[in-house]
Amino acid sequence: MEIYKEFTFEAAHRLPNVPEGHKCARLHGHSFLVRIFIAGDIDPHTGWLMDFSEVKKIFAPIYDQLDHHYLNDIPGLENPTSENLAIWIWKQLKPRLNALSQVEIRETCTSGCIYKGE
Ligand SMILES: Nc1nc2c(c(=O)[nH]1)N=C([C@H](O)[C@H](O)COP(=O)(O)OP(=O)(O)OP(=O)(O)O)CN2
Ligand SMILES: [Zn+2]
Repeated sequence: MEIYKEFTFEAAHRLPNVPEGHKCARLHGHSFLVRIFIAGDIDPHTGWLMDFSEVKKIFAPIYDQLDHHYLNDIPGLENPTSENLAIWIWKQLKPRLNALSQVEIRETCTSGCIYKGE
């Protein structure tokens, strides 16, 4: 079984390594969507794999580093593509949430990525 908890945050970024003239070299912002997926077995007593509110509590200190921040200023996010953001969240979260199975990022309504730890 796999469950997920969804978060949204607002942040600014620019992409420093895009080709000259690329629109994403300019400072701009997104309402980012993050989905945290957890895999495991259902506890027969609670009927759930993990309390969604527990996921929220564990993700909170990571979320606070991102929401209303300039992502390029965050150590490890100097090139804040969706891909690098997914990997960055995974590295922060996996030690605190061993059952983490996927991190999904949506940068716009039409663009995003999924990272499964490799
Ligand atoms: N593989 C990636 N490509 C791009 C990334 C990224 O993180 N990974 N990021 C960007 C920009 O940040 C950009 O803001 C989002 O790109 P794009 O989807 O092109 O945005 P649009 O709003 O123009 O999308 P449309 O729905 O096509 O209008 C660029 N590429
Ligand atoms: Zn962008």
